[in-house]
Amino acid sequence: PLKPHPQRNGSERNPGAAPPRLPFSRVTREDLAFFRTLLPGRTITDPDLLKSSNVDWLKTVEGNSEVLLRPKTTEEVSQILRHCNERNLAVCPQGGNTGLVGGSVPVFDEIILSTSLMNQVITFDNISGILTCQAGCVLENLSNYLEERDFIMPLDLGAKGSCHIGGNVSTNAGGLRLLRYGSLRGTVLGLEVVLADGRILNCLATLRKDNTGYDLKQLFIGSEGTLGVITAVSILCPRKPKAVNVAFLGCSSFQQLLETFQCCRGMLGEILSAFEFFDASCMSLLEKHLKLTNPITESPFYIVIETAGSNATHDEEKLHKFLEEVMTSSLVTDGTVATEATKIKALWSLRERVTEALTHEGYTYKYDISLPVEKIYDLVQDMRGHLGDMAKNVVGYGHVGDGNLHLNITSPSKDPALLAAIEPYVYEWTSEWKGSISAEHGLGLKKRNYIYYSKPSEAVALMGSIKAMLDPKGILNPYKTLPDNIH
Ligand SMILES: O=C(O)CC[C@@H](O)C(=O)O
Ligand SMILES: [Zn+2]
Repeated sequence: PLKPHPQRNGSERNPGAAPPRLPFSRVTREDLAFFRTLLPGRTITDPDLLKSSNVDWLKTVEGNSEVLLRPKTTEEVSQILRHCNERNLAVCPQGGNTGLVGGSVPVFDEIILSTSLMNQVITFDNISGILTCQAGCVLENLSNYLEERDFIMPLDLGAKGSCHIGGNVSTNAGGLRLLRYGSLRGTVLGLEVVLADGRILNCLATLRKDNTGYDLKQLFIGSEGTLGVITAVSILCPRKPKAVNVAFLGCSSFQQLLETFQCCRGMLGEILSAFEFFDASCMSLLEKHLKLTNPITESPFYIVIETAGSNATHDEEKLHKFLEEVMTSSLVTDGTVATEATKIKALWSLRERVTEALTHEGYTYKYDISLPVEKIYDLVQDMRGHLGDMAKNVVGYGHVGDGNLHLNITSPSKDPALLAAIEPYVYEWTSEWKGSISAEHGLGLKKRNYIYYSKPSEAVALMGSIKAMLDPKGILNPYKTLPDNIH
């Protein structure tokens, strides 16, 4: 049995819901005139055009902003923020708006500052592999740009077709390649950021090594636009691998899946580039809603393993030895391998489209948890027992290699009783095992008040001081990341 958490008690209102509006100014005719002069044709006030920017991808958080600004340059972002800071106008920075925690949409009438027209590559050095680009470049466009030059982005995720690199960096998005190339905290070498008062902070270094003073860019990575607006990014890109293989495998227990992971690390070593999983419930939803077909025999667990290396023969030999080992030892019950691009894509889409399949089930309660890897599926099973038939589906999938579980719980529609049964139970469970309640998606609006389950109050208080120093009026992405009350 778990102890109740000291910061929570059952009588409080839903801590993921919106707090009351803070006393920011309202946009006036004079403000609009200023924006229209600065951004002619790029100051959007038509409610129809604003609709999709006011609501998140999951359609669970909706604001009512009346102004969407689409700057093209850092200088324009600087002028916007200087004006908003002077006028005490709240701003919601927005990239591709693919976030899952309500971090990228206004909560009330915050001005939406979109990076969608800041989509230019600035430089690419094909010796060092360092790319410098504006924040609004779409991840997939950057991937295509680099692939033509024999490089790749160090991150890849399901939302690649819409998400912006600036948003990826602001949320420190993880994704499918983190196991191999590490987090953005390591691959981002420099940032240009506009601070709340309009000052431009040019830390756009392109150096692998740079120990001169505090590493300020880290403050903006993962802080969800609450400390500054990222306008450009320098990022270290790996060479495009000459050989890529994907194996799609079935396992009959999570224990066997973990043993397969251990074996895989040992036998594939440096060519392993992803180790992902999803459970049988995810597979049913992929079949039911997206009409995807399971390429192997039905199993309780499915694994996607990717190898990426420089020598096809060497990689295939390693992969086949590994597959032989896990098949003969019965760790894996069935499997298929792809080397050809379209088949690789088809296998990957099974894993990448789980989130999309879930949206067809009604309302989804989403949890993005880091735990010791051997514990990740215990949480799913425990939750199934705990919720009984209150939930329509309790599914688990995610990044085994990173100890990151995506626990998703669906119900036909929003259900406060179900929510009360899930939270804070899920956070207490996570905290008990010293996990993180926000592994790679951020805290946004939905998780901000649960921060104490993963961070001591001294750390949260220091975050509050940093916020107060960089954004004294609190105009940048209010109601996000930090809790309503810092204690
Ligand atoms: O929807 C989710 O919970 C996870 C989304 C994404 O991080 C993934 O790994 O597919
Ligand atoms: Zn993920």
